[in-house]
Amino acid sequence: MTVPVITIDGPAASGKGTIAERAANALGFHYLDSGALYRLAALASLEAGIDLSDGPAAEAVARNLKPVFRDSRIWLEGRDVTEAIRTEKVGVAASQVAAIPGVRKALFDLQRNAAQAPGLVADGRDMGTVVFPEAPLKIFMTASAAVRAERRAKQLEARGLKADREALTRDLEERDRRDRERAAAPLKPAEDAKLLDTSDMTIEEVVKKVLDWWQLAR
Ligand SMILES: Nc1ncnc2c1ncn2[C@@H]1O[C@H](COP(=O)(O)OP(=O)(O)OP(=O)(O)O)[C@@H](O)[C@H]1O
Ligand SMILES: Nc1ccn([C@@H]2O[C@H](COP(=O)(O)O)[C@@H](O)[C@H]2O)c(=O)n1
Repeated sequence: MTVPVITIDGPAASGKGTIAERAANALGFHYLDSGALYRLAALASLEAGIDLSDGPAAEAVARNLKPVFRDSRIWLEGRDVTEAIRTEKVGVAASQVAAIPGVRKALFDLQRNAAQAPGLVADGRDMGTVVFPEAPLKIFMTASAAVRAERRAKQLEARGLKADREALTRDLEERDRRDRERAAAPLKPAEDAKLLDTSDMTIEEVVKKVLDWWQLAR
């Protein structure tokens, strides 16, 4: 049986994760946050003290990752790293290790294995182009750079963290540039992806749009 998959790709802080998780809940589907895997590889690499441009070392770290996802928390080697992987520092490091083809290969099966009945909503950068090219609904979600930086700032402030909007904008732009320009699975819409600019949409409006598209696609 083919498991139905919805893919949502797009640049940082465009809202992919929020929308993917809500759409998955509404449909009773599983949710894959593929960026969390790259963040885990980055955190483990940083903590192992390896040079993030050292391909074989970063690939070995990614191959040995044994993350546990339970009750909306993420555990690595018995440690709860849910918050530790969400910093912008780890986000930028994730975009560095994600440019290494061996790291992407090491994480491929973990992502494919997430496609379990009754269905999956997967968000990331290459869900529609590389990991689930057969998905019947592929969405490329964007928002203006200013809106994305403001959303990320509010998200950090809601967690009681300080948000330096200038630094955040710089980090998002650096990450997006690296993700778009890399040779391995660059950030780009799949040829058959639907484009959705969410700059002027509420979360509820975006979720409804995704669910409406799903009714037509499945
Ligand atoms: N349409 C929207 N309107 C307003 N806020 C939104 C909208 N979509 C998402 N947000 C908010 O923007 C913030 C960033 O969203 P989210 O973390 O889902 O983005 P992302 O694309 O998954 O980011 P990343 O690629 O860095 O993981 C969250 O606080 C979320 O609640
Ligand atoms: N499918 C993916 C998902 C993520 N990445 C890289 O990881 C970084 C962090 O991702 P977030 O979604 O958590 O922000 C991101 O900037 C990408 O470099 C990827 O390459 N492919």
